[in-house]
Amino acid sequence: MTDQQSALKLIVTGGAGYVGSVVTARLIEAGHQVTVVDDLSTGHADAVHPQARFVQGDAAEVAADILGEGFDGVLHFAAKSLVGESMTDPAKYWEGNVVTSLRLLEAMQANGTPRLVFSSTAATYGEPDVSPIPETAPAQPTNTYGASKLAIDHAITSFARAHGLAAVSLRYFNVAGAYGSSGERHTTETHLIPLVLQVATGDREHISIYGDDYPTPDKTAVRDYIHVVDLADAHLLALRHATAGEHRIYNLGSGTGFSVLEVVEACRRVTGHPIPAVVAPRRAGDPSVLVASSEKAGDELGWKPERTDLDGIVSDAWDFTQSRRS
Ligand SMILES: NC(=O)c1ccc[n+]([C@@H]2O[C@H](COP(=O)([O-])OP(=O)(O)OC[C@H]3O[C@@H](n4cnc5c(N)ncnc54)[C@H](O)[C@@H]3O)[C@@H](O)[C@H]2O)c1
Ligand SMILES: O=c1ccn([C@@H]2O[C@H](COP(=O)(O)OP(=O)(O)O[C@H]3O[C@H](CO)[C@@H](O)[C@H](O)[C@H]3O)[C@@H](O)[C@H]2O)c(=O)[nH]1
Repeated sequence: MTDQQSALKLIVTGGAGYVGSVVTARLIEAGHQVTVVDDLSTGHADAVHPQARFVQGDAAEVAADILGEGFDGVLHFAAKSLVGESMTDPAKYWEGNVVTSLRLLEAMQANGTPRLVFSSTAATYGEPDVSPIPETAPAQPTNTYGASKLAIDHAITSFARAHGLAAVSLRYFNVAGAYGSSGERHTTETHLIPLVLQVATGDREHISIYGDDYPTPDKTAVRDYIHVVDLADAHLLALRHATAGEHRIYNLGSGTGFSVLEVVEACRRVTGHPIPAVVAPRRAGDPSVLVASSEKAGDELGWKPERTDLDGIVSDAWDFTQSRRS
């Protein structure tokens, strides 16, 4: 055991996806017993950790079937998470995120499952008035995806109060990097770093820079890129610190903002590829700057991101990208 906690029997919903597969690997390495539940709507069967039990199906339906076996907790990653799609097909997000999570909470309550760690998002804050963003910032999501995650956060708060659930929501900023054979391979990819790396592999001619008229030093948008392994480790700490009857919410970022141009430059350095970039219009709804204050996670969970070097994050993503092609 690396996290000084006794072995737990856990369900990981969405464990065939990017973040869920990395967290599953870290949980198993720490000695926990993991059942992955995933419908493979955006995940990959070969991303499920070989030492995890895998049940294919809807997170809420499968949980209702198996929670009676007696689990110590659920880590809930399964979700729809494409911001653009959430604006054109909102029902998919209210159904797939909110309704599914509510059914999962009900199944947990019915079976007395004590702990929940939920993947929330920086998108719950919308366009912030303050930077870095603390958890006390107003939650005013600008898209349906963020609104659906905020609604789930509210539902979790009421289940914790009413039924004694020990719950933690982790609001991720921009997750990046990889962990060995686990990395980002969304079929519909919208995230900056994997898209830039597709230029280096020759799968894309250039990267479009969405907007060069932002009020930032180099006029491109700034984001807080957090290494997926640092993020995964916060989940282990959250499990350990979850307290019955409380719903705690933590922002997770590395605390440093990097602009789109800085990310492209890092990708050029790491890959040695010139990576042509073309300025394109702003993407609708993109805030200028999103940087986390993770002070609360530091103070209360003892979490400290260790892989904050941008070239290191890109380098891990690049190693993963190349390993998938060889
Ligand atoms: N990647 C990021 O930058 C980021 C940032 C903030 C929050 N998040 C949140 O983190 C979580 C994981 O994100 P990801 O990037 O790994 O996404 P992903 O699409 O790679 O993983 C999601 C997984 O959930 C599965 N799934 C979806 N709906 C399901 C359902 N109803 N039942 C069972 N399985 C289902 C998918 O098949 C997939 O394997 C999501 O909740 C997302 O909203 C991600
Ligand atoms: O081809 C591209 C893709 C992205 N960007 C820009 O790069 C930045 C990062 O974009 P992206 O990687 O798509 O992440 P975000 O839009 O910041 O959203 C991510 O990070 C949020 C938290 O900050 C999460 O809530 C979301 O789920 C997750 O998709 C943004 O300024 C984009 O406009 C480009 O310029 N060109």
